Amino acid sequence: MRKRIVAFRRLNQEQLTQLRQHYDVDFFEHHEDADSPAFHAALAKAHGLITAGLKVTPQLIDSAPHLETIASISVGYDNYPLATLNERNILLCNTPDVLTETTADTGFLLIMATARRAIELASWVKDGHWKSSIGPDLFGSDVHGKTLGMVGFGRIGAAIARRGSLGFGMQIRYTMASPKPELEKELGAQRLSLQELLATSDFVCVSVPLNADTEKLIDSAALKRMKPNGILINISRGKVIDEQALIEALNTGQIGAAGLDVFEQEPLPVESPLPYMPNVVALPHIGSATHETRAAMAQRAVDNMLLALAGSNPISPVNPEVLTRRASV
Ligand SMILES: NC(=O)c1ccc[n+]([C@@H]2O[C@H](COP(=O)([O-])OP(=O)(O)OC[C@H]3O[C@@H](n4cnc5c(N)ncnc54)[C@H](O)[C@@H]3O)[C@@H](O)[C@H]2O)c1
Ligand SMILES: O=C(O)[C@H](O)CO
Repeated sequence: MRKRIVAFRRLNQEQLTQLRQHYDVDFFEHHEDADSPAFHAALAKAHGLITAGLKVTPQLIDSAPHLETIASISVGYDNYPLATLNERNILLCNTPDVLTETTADTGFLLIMATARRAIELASWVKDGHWKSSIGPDLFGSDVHGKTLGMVGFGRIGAAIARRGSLGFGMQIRYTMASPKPELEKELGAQRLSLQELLATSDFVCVSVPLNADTEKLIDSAALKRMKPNGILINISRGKVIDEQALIEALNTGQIGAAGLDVFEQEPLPVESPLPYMPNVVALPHIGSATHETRAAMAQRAVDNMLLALAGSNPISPVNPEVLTRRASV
């Protein structure tokens, strides 16, 4: 009997055909499908689950007794109950690397847009205010030559820092438990404590994964340590920043501006003041959202799934210890 895969969103016809050469595939294209009885019936029979943007709970895992592998179409895996997956020996795969450069582009877009007030001033032009050349009240601040403090200096953090250092002559600082000598050499990056980094950076850019240690890492005390004109960029996950404390810090002029791709709750609730604040650039979680990169991420998930269900090592497993345990049985 052929194994079955549930595919939830973002796969194209070619990718579905590729999977269907080997497996029976139930494809659910829309976010709302996750609430449908058909989705749950398919999951009850599935050996593989390929998904983007689905909150996978332990209960959902319980309702999928045959599940062997999940291939997430994302690098972040805070949407998955890792302890439950490990208990059940379910392999989880993600999509690192293929989205790094595109997400770093988005991070730098936020740096430029906040510093130069691009969105605010484009609206000002659209609203018909451009009657004479602008005065200092609408000037922005330089990006080149400034200090860029990276909270999270992994793949995406390093790619953002590379843009800042090599393209804009920025001084790179980072905070991490262990040093990164190769990046220190390449970019002249300086390792500091989080407190020192916050106090000395013109731009603080958050690119850590969300987990128990990083939730609300940037809280009200951290925001108070930032420079008065400091700009906070979040390309990681909304919950890494205490959003209420951030709104207060922006409202009271404690920090200069924020460029945010991610939020505590997504989609952003209509009552959130953030998109309306002149010193905020708010984007709808578009870090990796280009045609090329989203296709590459979906393809990586398909490749991971095909390898894993065939009993081979996938390209990017999150919990490879499951493979070791399976091999020893
Ligand atoms: N906005 C988007 O669309 C988008 C796109 C891709 C990834 N992301 C997010 O970005 C995250 C990072 O992706 P990546 O590929 O760079 O991952 P990565 O694992 O290469 O880098 C994360 C780095 O953060 C470091 N880190 C962890 N906890 C830390 C802490 N408390 N203080 C300082 N550093 C800490 C890790 O050691 C690691 O080096 C993902 O987990 C995801 O949540 C968002
Ligand atoms: O983690 C990721 O890959 C991005 O946030 C896309 O969802």
